[in-house]
Amino acid sequence: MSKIRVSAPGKVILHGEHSVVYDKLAVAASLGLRTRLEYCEEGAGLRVEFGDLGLTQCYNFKDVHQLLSTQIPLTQPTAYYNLTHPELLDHDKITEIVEKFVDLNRHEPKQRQALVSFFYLFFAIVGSTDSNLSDGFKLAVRSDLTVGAGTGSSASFAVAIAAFLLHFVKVKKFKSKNLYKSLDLNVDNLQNFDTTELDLVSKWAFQSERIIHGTPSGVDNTICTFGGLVSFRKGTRPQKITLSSKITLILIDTNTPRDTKTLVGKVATKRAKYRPIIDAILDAMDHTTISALDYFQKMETSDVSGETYDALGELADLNQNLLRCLGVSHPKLDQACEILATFGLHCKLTGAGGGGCAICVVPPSVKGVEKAITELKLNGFGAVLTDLGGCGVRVD
Ligand SMILES: Nc1ncnc2c1ncn2[C@@H]1O[C@H](COP(=O)(O)OP(=O)(O)OP(=O)(O)O)[C@@H](O)[C@H]1O
Ligand SMILES: C[C@@](O)(CCO)CC(=O)[O-]
Repeated sequence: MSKIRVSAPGKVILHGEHSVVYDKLAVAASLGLRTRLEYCEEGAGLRVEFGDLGLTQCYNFKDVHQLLSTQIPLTQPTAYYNLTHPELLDHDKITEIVEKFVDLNRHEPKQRQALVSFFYLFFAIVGSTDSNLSDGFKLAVRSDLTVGAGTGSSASFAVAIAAFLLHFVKVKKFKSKNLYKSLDLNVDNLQNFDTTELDLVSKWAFQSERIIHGTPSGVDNTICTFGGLVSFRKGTRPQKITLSSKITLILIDTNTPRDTKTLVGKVATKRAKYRPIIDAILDAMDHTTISALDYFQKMETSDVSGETYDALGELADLNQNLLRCLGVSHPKLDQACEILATFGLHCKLTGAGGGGCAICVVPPSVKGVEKAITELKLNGFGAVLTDLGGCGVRVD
């Protein structure tokens, strides 16, 4: 085994960004755009290449072995832990250890977040096993997604890493170290991930999202792991929606960078100051998503009528206005909505907002979509047509 390839999709949130952090419903779907990770054995030591961040970094095995031999900080006795129990990690202490290892001063913020996320997962997963890394290897990550634009680049990255590490432990047949609980992985299935393994990948990716987002809801890691179209509410199992016909949308990129953690923090600050007002907005968002879900569920069984698309358009407008009230829109997002309105189309931001991407569901009956796309591009936007619901994480 000299190569492993794993990929995970990006995502769009159709309804429920921000409100999902406060236990409201979200509906999200995977995209055809993916993050790809390639592992190959070469050289000496560990070489990390995060091409989208312009980062290549080499670590010698002496330092890597020292990290992996450090006891993993846990909230329970060591005998309860193995890599199937990420919920037992002492998150802050592990982050501290990894931040020291990564030498934060040498990197810019995006690179830091990515390296800390990667080594967090590497330390807590591989460090719990009897791994005896002796052959040098390279890990290269590349994504079709714009980094930091609301299409789940961080979750897609985290899911690809978590899935790779789980697969790596299986392929290498590593066991738990003696001090940890014994490990019973299904090493006969190396083609893909079963549902239990997907649950585990999603849980590990959630830990990584805690580093990048602070207080993630879990919707992004869920959809980037399982793929398809799902409804999601924190603390409950995600429900899959199987459409009888495809949904096409325009994915609009404002080319305005922003940072999810800052935007989630902005909403939290506003809520602390104006609790009843913000809670009323979040409740309204919940109702918007519940109504939209109703229409998506109709699409499971019957042919989609013009009325369904009209309602989905109105709900998109409603939610965009509610998101604007939360303070997470941006003049470029508002401009995209205005341009598309002149073509009779409805648009809303997707993900954390503040720039990044917007989406516009395209009813099959609408003519002139190409003209709308041209107009967006003339105004400096990126715009592509894409279908919802690419497959989840997989071994390629
Ligand atoms: N392809 C990638 N390679 C390395 N790191 C990545 C990659 N994609 C994302 N990241 C990490 O994720 C961070 C971006 O996360 P952020 O949550 O702000 O954006 P997003 O996931 O695209 O947006 P949203 O959460 O709203 O969907 C980057 O700063 C980087 O650390
Ligand atoms: C803004 C947010 O709701 C979606 C980011 O894609 C944050 C989250 O759910 O963790």
